[in-house]
Amino acid sequence: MNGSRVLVLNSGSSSVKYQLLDMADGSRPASGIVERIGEGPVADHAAALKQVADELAAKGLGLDSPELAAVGHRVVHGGTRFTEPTLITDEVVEEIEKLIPLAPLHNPANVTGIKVARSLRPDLPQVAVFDTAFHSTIPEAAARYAIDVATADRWGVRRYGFHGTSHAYVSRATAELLGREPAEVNTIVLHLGNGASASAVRGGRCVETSMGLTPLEGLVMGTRSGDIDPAAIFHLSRVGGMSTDEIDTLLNKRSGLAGLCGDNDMREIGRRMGEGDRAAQLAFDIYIHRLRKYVGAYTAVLGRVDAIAFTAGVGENSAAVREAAMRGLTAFGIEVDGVRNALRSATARLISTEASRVAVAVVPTDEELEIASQTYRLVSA
Ligand SMILES: Nc1ncnc2c1ncn2[C@@H]1O[C@H](COP(=O)(O)OP(=O)(O)O)[C@@H](O)[C@H]1O
Ligand SMILES: CC(=O)OP(=O)(O)O
Ligand SMILES: [Mg+2]
Repeated sequence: MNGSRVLVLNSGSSSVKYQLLDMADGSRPASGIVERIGEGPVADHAAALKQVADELAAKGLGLDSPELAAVGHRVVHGGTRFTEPTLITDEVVEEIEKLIPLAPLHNPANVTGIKVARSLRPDLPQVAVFDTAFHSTIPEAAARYAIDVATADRWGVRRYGFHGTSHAYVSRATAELLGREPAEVNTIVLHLGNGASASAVRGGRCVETSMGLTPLEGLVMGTRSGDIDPAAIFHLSRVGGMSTDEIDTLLNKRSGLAGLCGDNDMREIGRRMGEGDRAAQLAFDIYIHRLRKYVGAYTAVLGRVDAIAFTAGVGENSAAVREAAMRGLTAFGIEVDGVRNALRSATARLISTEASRVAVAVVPTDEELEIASQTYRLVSA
């Protein structure tokens, strides 16, 4: 291996984010995002990746650069097979493709990213870093759904969990903020972005998470429902006459905050609440109610909670969400300081009071750094 740079590709359902990281000096020579794939001039993910390659080339940092050591790809679903960062081969791509039915919004985009990058630089090592990997330590009692065992095993129906790269990074960074070893700390991580998930991390190992077979279960999200009674699906089908695909689209794209009030962006919801908008207020209240239920549940799962970490777009930026989620929990040893909570900063910080037994923190996630580090470690080994 020659270079010290890693290109990280995070292909989402409608966007491709990229970052070029130099592992020798910690610098990030390039980063960017191609959005609204499929809506306008960017027809599909292949076109988006071509644009990424062109943007990098225009900066003299193209994929042909000899300084490039590897490409690291975020892959959302790794099933039961992939629990570690994995060097990509034809066979690995085939396995990732087989998992598409379990992550139809995410894995196809990840596969396209891998194929385009491999076609541009067939000689370069490419590594897949899986969202599910960090959750592979979840005990069976939490990972198994209470359904017929043979059916569940035959079809791979179990809790996999997602956003694992973020939960791993943030739980470690939280321990660091507290000046303690990850092995000593029990943390509840609240990853609140467009997709949202909670995890319970005991001594650095994940023991429970809110997303399940797919990234649909758990918290209220931007456009996804999170938890509902599964019988609602039978009802919508039998009585409502909806097809499976229609219900899939309903729960993944027309639900969550967007389904409740028409907006999926917490900034817009905050603005509308300020104007007394009742639908926005109710959407916010439902979002917070669900979040608090998970905090309570994970407190019971962990027994002793040392820290609660807020991360991702909403978690890092919305003081209102953090305040509402943590309000009135002094009996749990949780007390947020209003002034600290209202401050803004790009680095990890505490927002709890001195008296709070549980440290409450805002910890910016860095999935790109985590993917680059895991990729570089694998290719330099
Ligand atoms: N200043 C802000 N205040 C409140 N919410 C914000 C702010 N900035 C971003 N957000 C929220 O963060 C979301 C995006 O989070 P992000 O983690 O970037 O999502 P993703 O990685 O899933 O695209 C937005 O949809 C919005 O709800
Ligand atoms: C897995 C998942 O939900 O990812 P995102 O939040 O990027 O949509
Ligand atoms: Mg994200």
